Amino acid sequence: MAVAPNPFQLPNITKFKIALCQLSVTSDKNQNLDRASRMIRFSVKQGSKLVVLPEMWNCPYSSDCFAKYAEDFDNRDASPTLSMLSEAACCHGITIIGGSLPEWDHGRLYNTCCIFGPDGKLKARHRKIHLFDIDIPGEISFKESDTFTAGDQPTIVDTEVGRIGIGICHDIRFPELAALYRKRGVDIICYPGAFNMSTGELLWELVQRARAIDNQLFVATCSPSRNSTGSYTTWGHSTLVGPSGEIIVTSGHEETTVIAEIDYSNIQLQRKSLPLDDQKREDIYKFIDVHELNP
Ligand SMILES: NC(=O)CCC(=O)C(=O)O
Repeated sequence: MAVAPNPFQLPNITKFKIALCQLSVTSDKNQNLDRASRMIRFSVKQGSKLVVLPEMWNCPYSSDCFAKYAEDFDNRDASPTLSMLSEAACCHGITIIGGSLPEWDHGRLYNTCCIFGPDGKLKARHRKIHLFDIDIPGEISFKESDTFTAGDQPTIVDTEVGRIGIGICHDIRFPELAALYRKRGVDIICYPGAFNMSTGELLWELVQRARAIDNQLFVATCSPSRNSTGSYTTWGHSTLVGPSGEIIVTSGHEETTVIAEIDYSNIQLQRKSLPLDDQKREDIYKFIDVHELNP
């Protein structure tokens, strides 16, 4: 992982449009790919330079589907999904945060986000660090750890549209990951996600705003649209939050592409008017950076 200097530095582009493609996921992989490809094209027509896709968008979010739909990302001939993303990024000259997909690697399955640059090259991959295991009797029971192996690396990627930190859905509940990204000079954290109907209403917006406020940076989330016929119903509500915790744009739960402008100078403004970093009392509590432990 690239180690960044701490002070905030404005990237080359400071104002640009982001698109959150809240697509409707079906059990037909080819149809999902076509739909995503059309939504990316639409986003580009609207002027977007950064496009974000949802968690598990080529596959239903269901434990019995992950292995069936998984692709080996190191063998591009066997990965129609990565080929489509790479071509789309290159042909439109944009950065794509490729949501998340089931990935096979040496007999293990991961919930993985791939990031492509405008040259179509795979810049980074983030494997979901915090797997989603939940059991609320009578409401929801889901155990990602039955099928997936957890990733063990934070992911920071330098792009033409700033320094981006990646998390996948449940990763958003862990403030330490976002704080680490903040320490490493990230401008925006993108979380492809698929929150559920039990926790979504109370928490989805709250955790996004909390991560943004704590760290005075942008937070973008992208969910699949709600499909009540499957075994897992997603909450939807893809959102962009600004560095003072303001909701810049959000969606309902239906299929849609949400587009908004990001202005990174708002990060500096917010940090200047409320210098949380200077006010921190690390003499009382110390944030331990994993790279201090494992350089
Ligand atoms: N796919 C997920 O990680 C869902 C996370 C979630 O719904 C939560 O409450 O956390």
